[in-house]
Amino acid sequence: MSLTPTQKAPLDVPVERRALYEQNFREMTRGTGRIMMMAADQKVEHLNDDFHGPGISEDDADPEHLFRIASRARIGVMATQVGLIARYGADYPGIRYVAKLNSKTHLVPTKMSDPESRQWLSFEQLDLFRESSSLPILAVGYTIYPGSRAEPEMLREAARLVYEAHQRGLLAILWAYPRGAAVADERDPHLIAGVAGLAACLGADFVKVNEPKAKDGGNAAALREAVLAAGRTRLICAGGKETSVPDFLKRLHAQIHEAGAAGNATGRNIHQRSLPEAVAFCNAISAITLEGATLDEAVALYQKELLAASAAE
Ligand SMILES: O=P(O)(O)OC[C@H]1O[C@](O)(COP(=O)(O)O)[C@@H](O)[C@@H]1O
Repeated sequence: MSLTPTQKAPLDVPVERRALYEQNFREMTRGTGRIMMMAADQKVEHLNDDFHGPGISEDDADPEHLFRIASRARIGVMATQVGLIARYGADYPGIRYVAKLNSKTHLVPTKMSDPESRQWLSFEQLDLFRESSSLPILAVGYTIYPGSRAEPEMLREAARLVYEAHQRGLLAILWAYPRGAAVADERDPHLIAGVAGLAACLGADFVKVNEPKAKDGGNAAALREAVLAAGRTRLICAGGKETSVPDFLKRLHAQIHEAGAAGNATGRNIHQRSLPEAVAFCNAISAITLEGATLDEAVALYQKELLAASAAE
């Protein structure tokens, strides 16, 4: 498959690494230019709140649930911390990984103390791990909190992280969440467009934002400003709290086909379901994201796969 101008390696990828970068891009997006990313970094970000409690499947109590889903479902990549990849990766060599290099817990309320999340491992350490594990780590991930008092350090770290990733032929995904005492409304569409453009200036290949709140013209119109601001940096949205399958798929379909988003990055909505439900749900998300399915086709696929799974039990 030949790459479009927006899919080609940026100029901070050395010439001898451009083929590797483009191969990693194709693998992450399964040759479609869009990404289906399973966000599996919440065991740090939200501690056990997302994994145990009312409405959450008991399957989710065990971290291996994340790997079981990602290995059985059609996804592009799974994003999580290197420690978890090291612990389970030997049994799941077929998963394509994004190494999430910073994370923080939610214990300190952000209104009291502006959020700060710093890189855990250096690139030299990541290189050693990639070599010793032989796992397909195709990209790195990093969260920035524009508006926080820690913004200067985090932007500097993010710019260097993107540069270092590109030097190695890896891709870089930035989670960009405006947050802190100076931020009045994290979901303001204009502000989210602003941080999408900021991620483009940091050189990110993909930027992950929270879906902005709707403005006149609806949710897709609100998101469109951010897609345009991101330019050649491809924009994806976080999945948010668990919702019904048809509601989630409807929202995703509009993000991609009306607003122009380049895929999705979904966490809780996937892993809080039982294994068969989570796998069927991932496949329905991928049908929309990667295979151009309509909303009705994706919902029907989910139902069919669930029926097949319960018949097989
Ligand atoms: O906005 P918060 O509470 O910091 O959540 C951050 C978490 O949300 C995500 O960005 C998306 O996850 P969800 O799909 O569950 O919303 C995770 O990758 C991350 O751990």
